[in-house]
Amino acid sequence: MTVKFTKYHGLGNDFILIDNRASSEPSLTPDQAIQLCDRHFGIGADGVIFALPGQNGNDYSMRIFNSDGSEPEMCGNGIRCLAKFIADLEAQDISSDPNNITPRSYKIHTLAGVITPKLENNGLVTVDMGLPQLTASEIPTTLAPADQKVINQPLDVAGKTWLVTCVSMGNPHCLTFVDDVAAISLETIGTLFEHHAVFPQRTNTEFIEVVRPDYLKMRVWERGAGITLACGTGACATVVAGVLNGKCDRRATVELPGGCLEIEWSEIDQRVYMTGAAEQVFTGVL
Ligand SMILES: N[C@@H](CCC[C@H](N)C(=O)O)C(=O)O
Repeated sequence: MTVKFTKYHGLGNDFILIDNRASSEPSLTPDQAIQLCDRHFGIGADGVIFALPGQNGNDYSMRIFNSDGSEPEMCGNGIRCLAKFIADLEAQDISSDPNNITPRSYKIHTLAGVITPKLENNGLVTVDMGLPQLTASEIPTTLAPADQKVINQPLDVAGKTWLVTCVSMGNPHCLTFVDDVAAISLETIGTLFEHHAVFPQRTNTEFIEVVRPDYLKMRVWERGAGITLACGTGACATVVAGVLNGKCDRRATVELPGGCLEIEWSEIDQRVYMTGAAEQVFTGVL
């Protein structure tokens, strides 16, 4: 079997992109994704993303496997990479200069609904990430009754009580504010949050330090991928949690180990908008 791929990253959150436009089923299995994501025996990545044909009038569909083979509903950094990948594929299709892409947006069907990334003139990608979901049943978590929000609730992990806020950006996030993100032992406690019994579909976990109301530092443990250099849905959830806890502005910069994302939770339409980079690394053939 021969499979062409392109490696992209969004702030060091890296993905193997597959042109899957000829079929509505991913051309690789979750087990193959695990092998390809391996950083020693494979290509190395946090996940594999498939560009599939659109559904219900949307331009394209996105499916993604985490590096552990599980399938998340959405990926913020991944969908910025997908937008660049699609623009490159379309440019190749019409044999034009790939650097001369007209700024445009795509309606992408995902397991979390329709998400709209837009390629900006400056090379960045802005994504309409949709409405955050806040009730316990939407996260999902058993930390509160189904129809209630989880804001600043105690959660015991590793012998300590953490005050957590839960937000779904299509995928689940558990967020906690700390004095110093650098002091958090992510490698030890991340997995304990991910697999905590109160999260029936596991969770992504973000540790946030408020530097200023418009500038937050965040480190993430991702469900299905562990420590990553950045998480787009996690950065969006960070600002939503910050606003819900009265700790940040609705528009803020989120600094992650791999770089910064600009996030806005719009007061006008209540949707979350994310702007950041997406870069091609290399192409190859399996
Ligand atoms: N890195 C992503 C999130 C990828 C999915 C996540 N690991 C999950 O299982 O929910 C992002 O940039 O949002």
